[in-house]
Amino acid sequence: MADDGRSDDGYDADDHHDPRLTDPVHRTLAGVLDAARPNTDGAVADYIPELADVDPEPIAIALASTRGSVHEAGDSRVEFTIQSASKPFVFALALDALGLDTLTRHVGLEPSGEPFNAISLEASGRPDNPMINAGAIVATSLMGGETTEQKFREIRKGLSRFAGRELELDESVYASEAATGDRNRALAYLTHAAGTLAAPVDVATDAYFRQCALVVTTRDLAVMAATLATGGINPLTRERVISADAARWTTSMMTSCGMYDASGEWLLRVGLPAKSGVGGGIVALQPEQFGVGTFSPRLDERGNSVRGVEMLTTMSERYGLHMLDPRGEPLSPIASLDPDDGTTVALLRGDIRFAGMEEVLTRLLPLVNDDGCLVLDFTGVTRVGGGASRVFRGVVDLAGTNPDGRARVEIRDPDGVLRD
Ligand SMILES: NC(=O)CC[C@H](N)C(=O)O
Repeated sequence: MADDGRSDDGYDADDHHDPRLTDPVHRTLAGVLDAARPNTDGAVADYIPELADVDPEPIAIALASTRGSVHEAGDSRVEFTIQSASKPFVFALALDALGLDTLTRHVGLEPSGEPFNAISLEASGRPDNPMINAGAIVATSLMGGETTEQKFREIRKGLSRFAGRELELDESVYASEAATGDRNRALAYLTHAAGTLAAPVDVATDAYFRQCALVVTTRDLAVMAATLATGGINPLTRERVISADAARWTTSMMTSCGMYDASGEWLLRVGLPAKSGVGGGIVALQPEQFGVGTFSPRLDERGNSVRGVEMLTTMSERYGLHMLDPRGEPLSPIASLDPDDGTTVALLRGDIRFAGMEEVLTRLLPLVNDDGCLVLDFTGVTRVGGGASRVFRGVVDLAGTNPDGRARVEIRDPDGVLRD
């Protein structure tokens, strides 16, 4: 359902607005969903007994923009357990609290190329990365508090801030995994023996099993992912959940390791940082643009949702969302150049990052001379990258002043797009 409660095909007879115009993104998502709906390949996870009983049929996709609007199609309010889609968010919280140096003493940053539950430790005893179970249990062990209850409280609080609402625990899925999770306990014992687990085995695994049994909707996953896409600010609540560094580092790990031993092909084909869970959810994002959640419980042999993978692949291909897609040569950031009585005003435009800054300065600095002033007018600029801002500001000092004391380069920035 879309945000405003319309039905799936998007039309409400009482609503006189044409739904194709009021929510064009809903149609986009519904089209992607409809293309995947007939696919019944795969099977629900059954190694956690409670998951064997879930309804395999629901299918949903939701997208939250970094500007704070949410679009949904299909069964996007159906609840399911987050499972491994929790891993990037717990890693992000641990990173935010402890920093990268501390984290990397406990867990590696390299893709393992192995299944999620592999007995996968480097020679040093660190799990390969925080997206596989071994590394995720270590990340959970690093969360604040001594007891399972304290750690889980921190996890639940943190994940709820990512989602923008209070998340609840599915007690029966938790109990079911706790009763059967010996392989995860084995991973915890190995990391404990190696000195990389930061809590007793039962505390770490019990908090991890509860973390995996938190209940979300597809919509929640979209908002959580969007909170990474903004660089750590929940776009609905506007709350800063983690630092921009923690968001970037987490997104990096999702890019290299999020889809387990399918991560390389996923990056090539879909090109969006992502993380799947055996509950059938997948979170994915395009930095600065949007977060997306998908849900469909039947999994492929690697534990990734079959229809979720299909929906994200279709969406990326159809709408050109691969994050490494070359976007073509942009218009020049120099909109016009107006020489006027010794003063040359360069009207700049658009989003100026490294290449735009390089073009502006390479073309315009040769115009700097002793008799006049070059004005860089940022009025039409929508954003300047942090590094580019620094270079622009440095140029004012570098160019110095004319014999009459006037600055040779001036910056006009009425909207304050240059960063400090
Ligand atoms: N890939 C997953 O979602 C695995 C999570 C699950 N709780 C486990 O540890 O086995």
